[in-house]
Amino acid sequence: MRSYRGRMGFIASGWVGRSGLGRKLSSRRRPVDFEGFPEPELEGLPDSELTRLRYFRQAHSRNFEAHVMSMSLPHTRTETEPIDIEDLRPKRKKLRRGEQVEVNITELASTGEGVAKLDSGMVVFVERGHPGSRVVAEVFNSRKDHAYAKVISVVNPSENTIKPICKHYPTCRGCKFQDLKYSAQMHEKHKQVENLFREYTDIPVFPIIGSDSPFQYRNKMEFTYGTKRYHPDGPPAERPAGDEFILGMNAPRAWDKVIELDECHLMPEPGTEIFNLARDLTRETKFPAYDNYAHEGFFRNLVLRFASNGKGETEVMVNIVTSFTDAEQMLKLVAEKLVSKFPCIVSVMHSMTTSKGGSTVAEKQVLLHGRAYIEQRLRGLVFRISSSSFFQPNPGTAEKLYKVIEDFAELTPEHTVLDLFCGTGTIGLSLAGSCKHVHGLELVEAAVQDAENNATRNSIFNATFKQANLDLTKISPHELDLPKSDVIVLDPPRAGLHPRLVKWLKLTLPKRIVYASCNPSTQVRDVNRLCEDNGPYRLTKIQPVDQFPNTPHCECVVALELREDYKQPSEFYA
Ligand SMILES: C[S@@+](CC[C@H](N)C(=O)[O-])C[C@H]1O[C@@H](n2cnc3c(N)ncnc32)[C@H](O)[C@@H]1O
Repeated sequence: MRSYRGRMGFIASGWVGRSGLGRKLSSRRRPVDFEGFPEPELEGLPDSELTRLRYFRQAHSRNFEAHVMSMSLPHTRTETEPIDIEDLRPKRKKLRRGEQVEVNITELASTGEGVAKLDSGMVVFVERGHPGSRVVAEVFNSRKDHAYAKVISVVNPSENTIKPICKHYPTCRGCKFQDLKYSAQMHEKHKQVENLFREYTDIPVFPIIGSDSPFQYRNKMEFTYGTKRYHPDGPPAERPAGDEFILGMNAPRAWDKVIELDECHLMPEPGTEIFNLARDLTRETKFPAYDNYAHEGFFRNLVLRFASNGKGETEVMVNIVTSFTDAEQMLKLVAEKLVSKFPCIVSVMHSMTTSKGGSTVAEKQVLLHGRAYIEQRLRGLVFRISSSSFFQPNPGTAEKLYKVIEDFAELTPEHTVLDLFCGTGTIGLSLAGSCKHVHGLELVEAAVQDAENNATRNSIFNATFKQANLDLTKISPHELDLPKSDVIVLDPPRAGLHPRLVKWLKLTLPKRIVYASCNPSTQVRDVNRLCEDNGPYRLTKIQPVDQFPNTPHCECVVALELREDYKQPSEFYA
């Protein structure tokens, strides 16, 4: 890994639009006195100009290097051509809100917008802008060095543009890329991972592994009830709270409104039919939908989970999330009607919450029908999933992802594995056959219970699981009493690893770390923390996996090897 210090030129000379990561990290690490500024660039300038430039450097040190880098100073300048300080100011012209620009989209940002770079240096993020297209876009949000815009008209379409299959596109932002060929989506995601890692390593990124299908792959969908319908164009017809009963997706930048849906192609069948029936049955109860503005109402979310069990049959869990009200009998009737129409529904849960933040995490749960879990077959094992447990959202690519993790782990029967952020134990249990012992740690108690049941269910006796909070803000890793291990598998949530956990890894020094992440931006940050400044680890493999077709998200697995010549600094023992 290269250190940031040696790469100041790049960092200061351009805004890293793809991830924002480089900018964030570099500004934190950048020395404030600009020791690294390349004085030789100024050779040949008259003394008077040098004095002015140095003064300017002091006064504007945050931007100075960027200015000089971008203006490519003329070494041939003569005494008669004095530099105008104004020339050194950034050339970027801030775009105005409502301004229209015609731009070429060159790539996709990790947030899903098309990226266009203007001659002025300004970066424009264009909603629904496809790489390879030329569009007229209207700015709706403008910052000093970048702006956000939406497509007004397409001048030249990208050759990868296709007809979207869902009637709710583009209002529903659930699958932003469904009008972009799947091969082009994969290409862009691969490029994003390459760009992120290219800043820090020279090792090649393996070709991205794709999903078998870009649709009907998602095994969990969370829908929202609301009282105000979202209208994408024109002013919304506002109605009094509680007047409508809508089920669909949260609206972009309008948190109190809901995009009404009656089909969703991300869910496997019969997801859409279950969704429609559940909406009709809950509406018939005459209990109101929840108003996210007034914080009143009853029905809050409908969560559908799908699995393919050991016999290859579809199992569905319906979780109705509501406010606290005694409505058990009424909801049992809803559950009965759902199950009589769809026998694949093996579980109907009622979750109650007082949260004002739109969370579906329950404070109280009641089982309305069947069992409190569904079962999914993966890598020859059968896993139990309860309503609050995490499970990889695309079981088809999860098979491939776990195979990559197994390959990268290079286990022997002598190895002990620590599976951190283990969820229902899926990764650890699929590795248990190749090692001596697996220890799994996970925050959610129900997931830990699922993991223990999964070990028993699959007759695996060399795996143990423990509840632990790996957000080490308040406690030290020593208090967690983490077991010593040869290989550590990490699969954290999008925020990545807590810095104290990284420090603990640098102290405990497992032979190998396999790090899977659904957010390569935070992953690359953590990997760099483990490798930078002659750190203990060396990045050896990078494998992107597209778990989330039609969305901007991408999974990535990396392998890190303990450097043989690594000597732990003495301050670690202090
Ligand atoms: C991306 S999932 C991975 C789960 C599992 N490895 C799998 O493949 O199914 C991240 C897991 O981290 C857990 N988690 C989130 N925050 C945590 C924390 N502070 N401490 C421990 N586990 C946490 C979540 O509950 C979730 O199960």
